[in-house]
Amino acid sequence: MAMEIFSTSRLNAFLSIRQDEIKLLLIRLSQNSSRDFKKVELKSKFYELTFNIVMRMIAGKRYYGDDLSNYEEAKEFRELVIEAFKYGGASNPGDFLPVLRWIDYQGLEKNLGRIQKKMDAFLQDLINEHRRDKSKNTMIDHFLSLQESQPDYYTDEIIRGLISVMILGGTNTSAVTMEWALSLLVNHLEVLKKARVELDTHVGQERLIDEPDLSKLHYLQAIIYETSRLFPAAPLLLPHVSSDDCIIEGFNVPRDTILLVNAWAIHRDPKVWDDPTSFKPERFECGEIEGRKLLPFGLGRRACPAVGMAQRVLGLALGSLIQCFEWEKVNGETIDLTEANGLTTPKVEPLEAMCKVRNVMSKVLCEVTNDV
Ligand code: HEM
Repeated sequence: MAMEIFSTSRLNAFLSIRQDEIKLLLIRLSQNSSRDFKKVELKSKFYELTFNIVMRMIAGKRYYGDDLSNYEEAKEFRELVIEAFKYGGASNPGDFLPVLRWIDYQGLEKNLGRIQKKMDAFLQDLINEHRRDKSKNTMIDHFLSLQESQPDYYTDEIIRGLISVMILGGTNTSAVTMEWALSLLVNHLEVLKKARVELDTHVGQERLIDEPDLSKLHYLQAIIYETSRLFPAAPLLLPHVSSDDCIIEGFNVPRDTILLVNAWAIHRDPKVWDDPTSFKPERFECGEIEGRKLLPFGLGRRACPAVGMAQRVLGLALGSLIQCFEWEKVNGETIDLTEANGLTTPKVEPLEAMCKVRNVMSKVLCEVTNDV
């Protein structure tokens, strides 16, 4: 099913959504930065970008920005999702010490239950809306047509679950990766320069980068790999559970054990990587990457089904930011790369940087303003 939802043809059908939202971000960043460098905060902008992309694919609606179809609904949903991230991302001590579960230590289960109920009601309204008006071409419409042919499998409950997992798995992960990537680039301006030369060579300066260009931009791709190596958006992947008794690295693991894979540690293991803590995209410039070594999307049957989509969004967004703007540190200060606790490795300090529209891009940005 995942293969179908995120198939190449389905991803291609949603291309204009990704292009539109990235153009809107470029316009926001270009305001007041056409002549001089301007300080911009990027964490919230990247989150809004990925949230709008995912929600437009799912439901055909934007939830951040000026032209919202229903401001109150959007506000309510945004707050709900932020709460879901807060409680959904917290580790539950009750999973490891059952006695804590009986007393619902920290009230985690109560809060999760409350949020789940609100989320279910909200998503059910969305589904009902699309059931009434079948004219749209969104993922919800696709699920509803599957429901007609396979009603026992595609129940409303399953559809609500699919939507939730796409929102929770597909927004923060991509946004956080963009934030780390740009932070690393601003700290390593020589890498940024090399990426820009690659873009100028393969895309030129007369038009904006587009998704078909990505296959030629190997250095840009290497920057994304290297960012995901150092700061994997899901450092412990998702919890897995052993379906049977098994032995892992000599340890007996009984059936139904929660298993966590520490991708973060594998990505920084000096036995696997040369100079593991340094940012060196060059290590990915040529040659195949061994899946066992670099696994920001997990591995095997439960790996992220949306790798292709994530790579397109990351490549197009980062490529556009490099192509359209000069970037600098604020007051010349190195960007702090300390990681905070959280399900998706957030930065302790939200990224702020100085940006200035590139001269060569002013023309392109005018075109962008005209067709958005
Ligand atoms: C940089 C971006 C992303 C990263 C690093 C990422 C990473 C991951 C990881 C590590 C897993 C779990 C794999 C495992 O435990 O073995 C996962 C699962 C998943 N991801 Fe992604 N992901 C990203 C973007 C997305 C996007 C854009 C979507 C959809 C819009 C998405 C949807 C999902 C879904 C539906 C699952 C499956 C959850 C399940 O099996 O229950 N992800 N992702």
